Amino acid sequence: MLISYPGPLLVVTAVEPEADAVRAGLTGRGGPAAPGAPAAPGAPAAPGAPAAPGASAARTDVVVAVVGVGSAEAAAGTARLLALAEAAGRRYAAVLSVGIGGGLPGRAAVGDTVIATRSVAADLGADSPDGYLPIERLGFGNSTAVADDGLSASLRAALPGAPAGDVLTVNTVTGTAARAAELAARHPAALAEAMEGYGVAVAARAAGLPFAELRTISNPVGPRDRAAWNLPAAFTALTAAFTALRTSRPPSPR
Ligand SMILES: O=C(O)c1cccc(C(=O)CC[C@H]2O[C@@H](n3cnc4c(=O)[nH]cnc43)[C@H](O)[C@@H]2O)c1
Repeated sequence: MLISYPGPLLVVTAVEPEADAVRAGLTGRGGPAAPGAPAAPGAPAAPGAPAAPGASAARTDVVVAVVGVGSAEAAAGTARLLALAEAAGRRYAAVLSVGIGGGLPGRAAVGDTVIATRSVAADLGADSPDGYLPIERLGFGNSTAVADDGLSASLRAALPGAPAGDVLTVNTVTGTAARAAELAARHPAALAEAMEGYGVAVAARAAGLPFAELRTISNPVGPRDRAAWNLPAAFTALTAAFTALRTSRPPSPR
């Protein structure tokens, strides 16, 4: 595994199918192989990692847990898992928010994998006659969670084809071309939107842990169109991403 920390990595998803797709990549069972990846070894033994209620471990150094849809569920669920581990005398080494997301037009396409350099709460602020004011303009904190350098570098090394950029966290899924254009203009570095990353980041930050976010694209951000959704493509990409993470090796020391 390319990601190597002195302790288990907590991977949080919003829903069970996302967690299943991640576990398929981590175990080599039931998912597609990453292009060019070596054949999957046998399934790893049951882990001794710090699983908490609601969490299941896919291998000794990764725990995959489902925390619910939306930033509030994600923050509360992640904080609970971190606190339960801590109370049991165990500590996660880092937290990864993972799942499907919408791709901003021309920036990320269905089936792509996107690595967040920052997870940005894109609707945490105030509206005004002069336009949107992010929470920092109100003096109440920061709408941007910067991904941990080491964790992001590991993700980029394992997934060299995956673009890196901002991933927006929204409370309302974008459903019009006008809103998509507004978000794209306001966030020139944004590639995708989803609903959990910023919440997970807040929980990780409160626990003093490194954080990063990874999304695979299930739909374009724009006018609501359920027919444009491609969940299989996004879940297949999730499994491929975690197959690549499992099978990649850090560069050997010189
Ligand atoms: O009914 C709809 O129109 C609709 C449109 C987009 C997403 C949903 C969901 O209920 C899924 C939310 C779930 O999936 C992630 N996700 C996937 N695509 C997007 C998106 O374009 N914008 C925001 N979130 C997205 C999200 O992280 C949630 O976990 C329904």
